[in-house]
Amino acid sequence: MRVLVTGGNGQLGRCLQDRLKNTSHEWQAPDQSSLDITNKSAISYYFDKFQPDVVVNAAAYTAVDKAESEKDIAYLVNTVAAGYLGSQCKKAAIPLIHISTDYVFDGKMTIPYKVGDETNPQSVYGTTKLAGEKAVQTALAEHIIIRTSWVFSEYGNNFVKTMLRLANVHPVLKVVGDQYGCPTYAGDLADAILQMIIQIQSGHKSWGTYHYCSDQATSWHGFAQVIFDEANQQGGIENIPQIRLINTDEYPTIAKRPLYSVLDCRLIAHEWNIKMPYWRKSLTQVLSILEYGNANNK
Ligand SMILES: NC(=O)C1=CN([C@@H]2O[C@H](COP(=O)(O)OP(=O)(O)OC[C@H]3O[C@@H](n4cnc5c(N)ncnc54)[C@H](OP(=O)(O)O)[C@@H]3O)[C@@H](O)[C@H]2O)C=CC1
Ligand SMILES: Cc1cn([C@H]2C[C@H](O)[C@@H](COP(=O)(O)OP(=O)(O)O[C@H]3O[C@@H](C)C(=O)[C@@H](O)[C@H]3O)O2)c(=O)[nH]c1=O
Repeated sequence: MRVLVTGGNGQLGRCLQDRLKNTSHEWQAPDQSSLDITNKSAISYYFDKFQPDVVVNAAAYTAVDKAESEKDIAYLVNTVAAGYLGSQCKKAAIPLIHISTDYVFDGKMTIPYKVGDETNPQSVYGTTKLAGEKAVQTALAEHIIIRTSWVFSEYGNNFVKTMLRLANVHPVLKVVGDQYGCPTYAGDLADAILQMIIQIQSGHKSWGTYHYCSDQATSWHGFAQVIFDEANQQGGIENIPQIRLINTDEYPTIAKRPLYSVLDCRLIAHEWNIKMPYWRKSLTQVLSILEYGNANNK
């Protein structure tokens, strides 16, 4: 398969590249400067040049708070450009694998969200991502939309690296304990996507929307505790902060986050035979790659 990954410099983009290197697929993963997905003619040119058999859209505007004041750019990247990719895939008669988010939900449920549950995003980021899903659905039937959550990795910006960085400067970290979700390692998501591509190659066609996140829900506070427990066990962290549990109203943010965004992943497990790994195991690997306090150096 000739695999095109957009957003090649992001967490998912880089994890996909690490894995694609060990496959027989031909692939390209341009970063934003090599393929800006908001540029329709650049997409068309790239398709003509590379002739992909499948596209994974790992590009997105992911700065949740900043999106509140940069609505236009968030909409352009997360919605309009997703539609451009969908239309170009339709024209080339190839499938598009597009990534979306748990932030399409309002967080009022108390049991894991199923794919068909009502969406009601509370932020500009969530709203533009939901509209991106609709743009992809409208553009082509041959799509897979994967909603995931709380993505971390050794690359880019994420909660794990933020916690490790803050630990170097603050002896006490206040972290919200009333927002629940499932951390997901970008490398595990990349593995799942590559498994799906192999199945697409052999004719599997279960197009539609799916949920994929790692096993076991926690709060951001719970996640932070495990990050430092694991880093401490690995013996490399100099300053172990005290993690103080707070509520959402004690940590005001520009964008509203869902209080509960645990995703029910049974559909992807059933249709694509994908297993959900436990995020703590993947976190251990990521921490060993980061070498703890050097989190900022990547
Ligand atoms: N991070 C998370 O916690 C979660 C992410 N998701 C979704 O998963 C997907 C992957 O996220 P993740 O890897 O974490 O995101 P990142 O923010 O790490 O990566 C996104 C990449 O998209 C690139 N990008 C932004 N605008 C454009 C553009 N116009 N053209 C081309 N590339 C562009 C960015 O480029 P540059 O490097 O130049 O900024 C960046 O490299 C996204 O769809 C996201 O919405 C879903 C749930 C949770
Ligand atoms: C840094 C920090 C954050 N928090 C809170 C703020 C927020 O409610 C929560 C998460 O913070 P962040 O801003 O790091 O994470 P956030 O950007 O909200 O992460 C989201 O990113 C997008 C892209 C997604 O799609 C989501 O699935 C989710 O992963 O933790 C604290 O309580 N204490 C802290 O020291």
